Amino acid sequence: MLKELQTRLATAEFVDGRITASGNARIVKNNTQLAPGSALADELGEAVLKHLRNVHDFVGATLPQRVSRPMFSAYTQGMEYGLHVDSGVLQTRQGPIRSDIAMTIFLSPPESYEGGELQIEDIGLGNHRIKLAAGSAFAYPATSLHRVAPVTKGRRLACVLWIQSQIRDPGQRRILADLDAAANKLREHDPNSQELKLVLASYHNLLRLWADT
Ligand SMILES: O=C(O)CCC(=O)C(=O)O
Ligand SMILES: [Fe+2]
Repeated sequence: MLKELQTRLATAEFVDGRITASGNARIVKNNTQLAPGSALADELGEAVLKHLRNVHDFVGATLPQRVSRPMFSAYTQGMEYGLHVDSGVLQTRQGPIRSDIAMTIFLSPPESYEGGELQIEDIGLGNHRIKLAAGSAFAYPATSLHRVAPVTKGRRLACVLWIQSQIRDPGQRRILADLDAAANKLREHDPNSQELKLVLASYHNLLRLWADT
């Protein structure tokens, strides 16, 4: 899947990324993107979404209710995306999506470009500089101010998308993700244990209390 994305994106045509930014984000955005709605963006976006539906950590940590069409971006030397906050509600072809969680899937090997870190400034989470292996993803609360540092060499390809979670509150999401992880560990150990049943009961009862449907 990663190889296929890298190969298809290597020769694809990218357009000015400002077309999908509004307000302040538009002023600080300086990158290129696959034209949203183009056949290639749709095809690759669908492939990413199909893949993500089966990634247990993604589903467990984000509890997706709606996921935006992925965007594919390329930053070459001198490009960056200055400090911004993402729109709270995205208007998409599938209707409005509340952006609870933002996610970047890194598509270029980190040694193939310089700069281009995803920098997150969050009161709760603190400051982070993220640059991951190709194929690895980082999801963070879309409430955070963040930026993509200037690329000083090479080309940074990434796929970005937003998730409306069934659980709007990040603290509640965290509790459910921890219980889910605990249930998985218990299941490995003994799928019939009383402990597993109790953790699953708490997980589902909290989900029932908190979930938007
Ligand atoms: O490319 C990234 O890592 C994040 C891009 C971003 O912040 C955005 O598209 O809003
Ligand atoms: Fe952003």
